[in-house]
Amino acid sequence: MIVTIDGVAASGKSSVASGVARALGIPYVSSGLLYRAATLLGLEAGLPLHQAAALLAHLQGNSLRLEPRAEGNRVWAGERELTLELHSSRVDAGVSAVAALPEVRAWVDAQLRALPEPFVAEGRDMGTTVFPHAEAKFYLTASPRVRAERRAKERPEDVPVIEAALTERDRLDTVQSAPAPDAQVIDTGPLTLEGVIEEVLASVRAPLA
Ligand SMILES: Nc1ncnc2c1ncn2[C@@H]1O[C@H](COP(=O)(O)OP(=O)(O)OP(=O)(O)O)[C@@H](O)[C@H]1O
Ligand SMILES: Nc1ccn([C@@H]2O[C@H](COP(=O)(O)O)[C@@H](O)[C@H]2O)c(=O)n1
Repeated sequence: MIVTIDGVAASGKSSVASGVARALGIPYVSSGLLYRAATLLGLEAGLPLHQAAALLAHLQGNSLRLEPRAEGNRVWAGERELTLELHSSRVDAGVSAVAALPEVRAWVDAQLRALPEPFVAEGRDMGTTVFPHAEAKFYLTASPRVRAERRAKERPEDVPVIEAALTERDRLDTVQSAPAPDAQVIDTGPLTLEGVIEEVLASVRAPLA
C-alpha cells in the first residue's frame, strides 16, 4: 500500500505523514529531504545549482541515501548524517532551483520507486508523477500567513520574512505541485495537526471497513 501526501510548502506534509505512518505502523518517505540534501551538497561543493551533470555526479559520488522511518526520516551521505542541516533558510532558498532540473528529479524518483512498500510518501508530485497508482492520495493547503506563523515557531526569522520565502518557493515549485485529480484536498488552516491526521486516517481506513 502507498498513501501519498502532497501540498504546498510548510502545509504540514511531513508532520501529517509521520502521524499517519505511525498510526498505520509503516514508514513514511520524505521526497523533499532528497532535494534538500542534493542542494546542501551542491552548495557545500560550490557547484552552480543549475548544472545538472556536475550535481548528479557529486550526489552519486557521495552515496546519498534516504532512511525512511515513521518517527522521522534521516538522510546520509556515506557515513555522514545530513538530516539536521537540511532545514536551514539557505537550503530553502536554493532547493527549488535544484528541484527544477529534470535529471535530478529522475534520480530522486528512482530512489523513491526502489523503496519497499508499504509507506506514506510526502512531497509535491507523489500522487501525480511518482506513485500515480497509490491507494489513497491527499493534498494539503493553508494560507501563506497561517503556514508562516506555524513555521516561525521553528525558525529565527519573523513571520513576514518567512511568508515571503514560502510564497516564493510555492511560485518556483508550481510546475510539480498540482494536486492529483483523485487527491482529497484538505485545508489545514482551521484544523489541528491531530485533526488533519484523523481526517487522513478516516479516509485511508474507510475502504477497509
Ligand atoms: N494542522 C496544523 N496545526 C498546527 N500546526 C501545524 C499543523 N500542521 C503542521 N503544523 C506545524 O507546521 C509546521 C510545518 O509543518 P511541516 O514541517 O510538517 O510542513 P511541510 O509541509 O512538511 O514543510 P516543508 O514543505 O517546508 O517541508 C510544523 O511546525 C508543524 O508542527
Ligand atoms: N516531491 C517533491 C518534493 C520536494 N520538492 C522540492 O524540494 C523542496 C523542499 O521540499 P519540502 O517538502 O521539504 O518543502 C520543495 O520546495 C521543492 O522545490 C519537489 O520538487 N518535489
